Amino acid sequence: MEDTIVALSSGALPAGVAVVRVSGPAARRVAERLAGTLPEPRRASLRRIRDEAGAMLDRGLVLFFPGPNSATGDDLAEFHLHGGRATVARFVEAATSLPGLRLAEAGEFTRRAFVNGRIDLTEAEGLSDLLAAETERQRRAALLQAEGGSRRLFEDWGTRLLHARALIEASFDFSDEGDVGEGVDAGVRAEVAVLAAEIDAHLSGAARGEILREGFRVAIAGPPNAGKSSLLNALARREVAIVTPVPGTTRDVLEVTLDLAGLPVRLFDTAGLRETADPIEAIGVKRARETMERADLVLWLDAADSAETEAAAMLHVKQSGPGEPRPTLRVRSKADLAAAAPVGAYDLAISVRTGAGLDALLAALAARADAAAGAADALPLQARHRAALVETRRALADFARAPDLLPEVAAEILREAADRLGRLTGRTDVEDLLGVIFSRFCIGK
Ligand SMILES: Nc1nc2c(c(=O)[nH]1)N(C=O)[C@@H](CNc1ccc(C(=O)N[C@@H](CCC(=O)O)C(=O)O)cc1)CN2
Ligand SMILES: Nc1nc2c(ncn2[C@@H]2O[C@H](COP(=O)(O)OP(=O)(O)OP(=O)(O)O)[C@@H](O)[C@H]2O)c(=O)[nH]1
Ligand SMILES: [Mg+2]
Repeated sequence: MEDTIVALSSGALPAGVAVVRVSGPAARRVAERLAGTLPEPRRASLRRIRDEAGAMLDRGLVLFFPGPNSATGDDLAEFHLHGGRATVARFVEAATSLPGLRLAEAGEFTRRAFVNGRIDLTEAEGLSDLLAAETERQRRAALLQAEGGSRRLFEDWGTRLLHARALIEASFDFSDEGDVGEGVDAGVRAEVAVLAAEIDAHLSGAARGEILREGFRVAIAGPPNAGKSSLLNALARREVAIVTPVPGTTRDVLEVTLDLAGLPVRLFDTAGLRETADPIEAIGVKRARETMERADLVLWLDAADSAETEAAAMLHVKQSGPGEPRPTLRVRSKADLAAAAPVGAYDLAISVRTGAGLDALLAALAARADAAAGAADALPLQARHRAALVETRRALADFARAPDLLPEVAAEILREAADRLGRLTGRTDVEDLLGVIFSRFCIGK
């Protein structure tokens, strides 16, 4: 028989209340043993909780969810205990001393929900992202997926592939002997083409999905002493970076994540760019250039009292790497030093000393991140999804490329495409994927 698992499902202790869940065939027996009698299914009731020897352990709320109508699909009991470390430790010890019970592994409750068909893989991934979500947009996207948004989309595509295949197979199953080889019906071809276009449209959102997930990367760059580290500290509202009047202070790349317009915006403070004989600073400059190359946006700072001209500034940006010059926001820093500083060549003027221009800068960053992340309520696209969709798409391209495909071959190609798609929701060949997905959870989820 399947093990019954137990774990603390709520957060770090001590806490006001700790929720411990017990799921599996022994859940009912265990709950009766520890709580005396069980409340009505799905109703909370206050109970004295006793340990395996009958000594009082705590007084807490108990719930029982008979399978399959539970979060895991198995019988599931919840104990809402006082959230002290010793209370929870004693409870878990008492529970695991009973036969058939063991501690849950990371993600095991969710894994059981998947195995029992309560959720599919994309919903499990959505739950994982929901727990990890730190900004509003991340939360909304994760919830959309946890609630079956991606599952419905992929299932719809799968159904349509199945339908197309069935039509093709019917053409050779029921045709007269020797009648095969007429090629695939134009109507079926057209339907598959529409499907392929929908997958392409979804794939084109991959870069946006990555920004939602990995954050919008902003490299703060410029000549030494431009006030880059001062700006990072001001935006982070803490002393993250060392600031001194000495040019060449920063060497390592320092990172701070802001939540702007519900999106994670990652600011990287970098070493001032210049030719240098100092080997340590040279490494810093190299890292600065690499950071600029990978950035979604370069925030180029020039101090108002510096001799740096716009042309020189742009030269630095261009020289930053072999690839495309990165989108750049040119900022005149230390604006307090030159009241009538020429702003024309710059997008913005700021002064960390007076705070002038910082709100405008934040608004500009938020607008850039928002534009890059695209439609607010689009379904998220994860790397695993992208890979499977690219493979599905490749099969559909094979299908489209040969208009005179034998129906048997055409049907086989569609079967393969559907198979790739099926991996997304977890209906085919997924054992190897399970560990990857569920191990990302914490214990008790
Ligand atoms: N106390 C507590 N809160 C929690 C959870 C939990 O496990 N325990 N959850 C943990 O993730 C989330 C809620 N997830 C749940 C998912 C399904 C069912 C459930 O009983 N489903 C049944 C009945 C549905 C109904 O009554 O409408 C079913 O689907 O058949 C319960 C919780 C968030 N809050
Ligand atoms: N007047 C004025 N001084 C500033 C302003 N911002 C920074 N400074 C000063 O400029 C000097 C250099 O500041 P940093 O933030 O270390 O400059 P940086 O660009 O990080 O310099 P490196 O790390 O050496 O490349 C420090 O003395 C700061 O106090 C500002 O807005 N106005
Ligand atoms: Mg610095």
